[in-house]
Amino acid sequence: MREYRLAAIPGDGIGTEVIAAGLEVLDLVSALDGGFRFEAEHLPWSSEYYLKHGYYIPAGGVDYLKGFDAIFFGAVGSQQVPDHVSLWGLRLPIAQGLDQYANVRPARVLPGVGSPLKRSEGVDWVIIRENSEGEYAGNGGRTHQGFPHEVGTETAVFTRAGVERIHRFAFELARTRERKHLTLVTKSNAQRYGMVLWDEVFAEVAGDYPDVTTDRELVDAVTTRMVAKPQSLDVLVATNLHADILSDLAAALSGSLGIAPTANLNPERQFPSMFEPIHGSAFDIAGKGLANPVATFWTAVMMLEHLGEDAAATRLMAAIESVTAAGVLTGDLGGTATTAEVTQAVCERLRAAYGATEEADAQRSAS
Ligand SMILES: NC(=O)C1=CN([C@@H]2O[C@H](COP(=O)(O)OP(=O)(O)OC[C@H]3O[C@@H](n4cnc5c(N)ncnc54)[C@H](O)[C@@H]3O)[C@@H](O)[C@H]2O)C=CC1
Ligand SMILES: CC(=O)C(=O)O
Ligand SMILES: [K+]
Ligand SMILES: [Mn+2]
Repeated sequence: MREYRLAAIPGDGIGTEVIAAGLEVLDLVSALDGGFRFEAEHLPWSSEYYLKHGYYIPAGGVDYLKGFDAIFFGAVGSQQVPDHVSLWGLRLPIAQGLDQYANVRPARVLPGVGSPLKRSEGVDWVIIRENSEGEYAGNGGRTHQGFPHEVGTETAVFTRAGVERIHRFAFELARTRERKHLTLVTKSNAQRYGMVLWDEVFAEVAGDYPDVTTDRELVDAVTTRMVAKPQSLDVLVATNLHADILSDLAAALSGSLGIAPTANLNPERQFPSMFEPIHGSAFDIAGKGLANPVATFWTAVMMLEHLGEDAAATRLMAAIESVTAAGVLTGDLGGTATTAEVTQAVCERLRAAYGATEEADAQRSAS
C-alpha cells in the first residue's frame, strides 16, 4: 500500500469548507482504488490561530512541512487581519520556503458549465505563474510613515536563474500538450529591465524546444486575446503578478473562480508541493455551505497526478465532469446545490464508476 503524508491546511473562510470536502473525496477515492492511502495531518494555521498566538506558522513550521509528501491548502484571509499580514503570514512563506516556484493554473470549460464567452470551446489553457520572485518577492519598504513625504516601495525582483527555470518549466509543460504552443506574456515596452530579461531568456530557452511553437504578447493585450480569440492560446507563461490576475480572468471565462485549481510545484521534488484552489477565503459566502468545491476537487486531481496516482486522478476528474454535466452546480455557476450536495454527487459518481469496474472484473474472472 502506497502511503502519502498529507499536510492539510484549510486556513480561513471557505478554505475550511472546501478542504473538508476535498479530504472526504480523497479518502473515498483512495479507499476505492485500494492501492494507496493518505495519512492526513490537520494543521490549524489560520487567521483565528494568528489572533490567538501572534503567528500563522509556529517556529520551525516550514521545516516541519518538509516531512510531508504534499500540502493541501484552502485559503488565507480574514476581515480581522490586514490581507498583507495574512498572505505573508501563511501562503507566501510556505511557497517561498519550499521553493514552489512553478504555479500551474489550468482553465477549461467543464461539461454543463456556462462560459460568458461565445467561443468558449477555445478556453483550454494552462497559465504558468512564476511563484517565487517578481512583484511578490517581498522586496520593498515604508519610510517616513505618517509624514507627507512618506514613501512606499515595492520592487519587483527578476533573476536570470528564476526566469530561466520558469521558462524551462513552461516549455516542458507545453511539450506535453497537444497543441504545443507557448505564449510569453510580459510588459517589456514600459518595463525595460526585468521584463526585457524575461523576453531575452525566453528566446534563449526556446532554442532548446524546437517542437514548441511560441509567440509573445504584452499583458494588457493578452486580456483582449483571451476574450476575443481564446482558441489562439494554449500555455501562457507570465510573472507572479501578471499571472495572478490573468488566472482569475481565465477562471471567470471558464465559468467561475469556484472551479479553478492550482498546483504550487517544486518541480525538482526537493520539497513538497502545495495544492490549493486559486480562490481566496470568500468573505461574502463563508460559513454558509455555498462554496463551490469543484476547484478543490480539481486541485485534488492535480495532487494525485503529482503523486503518480494517475488512475485515481482520471477517475476523480471524470466524476467531477459527470456531476457538472448533470447540472449539480453551486450558485456561482447558476445552480442551487450546496457544497455538501456537490460533494455527495461526486462521491456517488466515484462509487458507481469503481463499482462498475469491480463488477466487470468479477464477470471477467468468473467467465
Ligand atoms: N491563496 C489564497 O489563500 C488567497 C487568498 N485570498 C484572500 O482571500 C480574501 C478574499 O479575497 P477576494 O479578493 O474576495 O477573493 P476570493 O477568491 O475570496 O473571492 C472573490 C469572489 O469569488 C467568489 N468565490 C471565490 N471562491 C468561490 C467558490 N469556491 N465558490 C463560489 N464562489 C467563490 C467569492 O464569493 C467572491 O465573490 C482576502 O483576504 C484575500 O487576500 C485571495 C486569493 C487567494
Ligand atoms: C494571493 C493570490 O491571489 C493568489 O495566490 O492567487
Ligand atoms: K487558495
Ligand atoms: Mn489570486
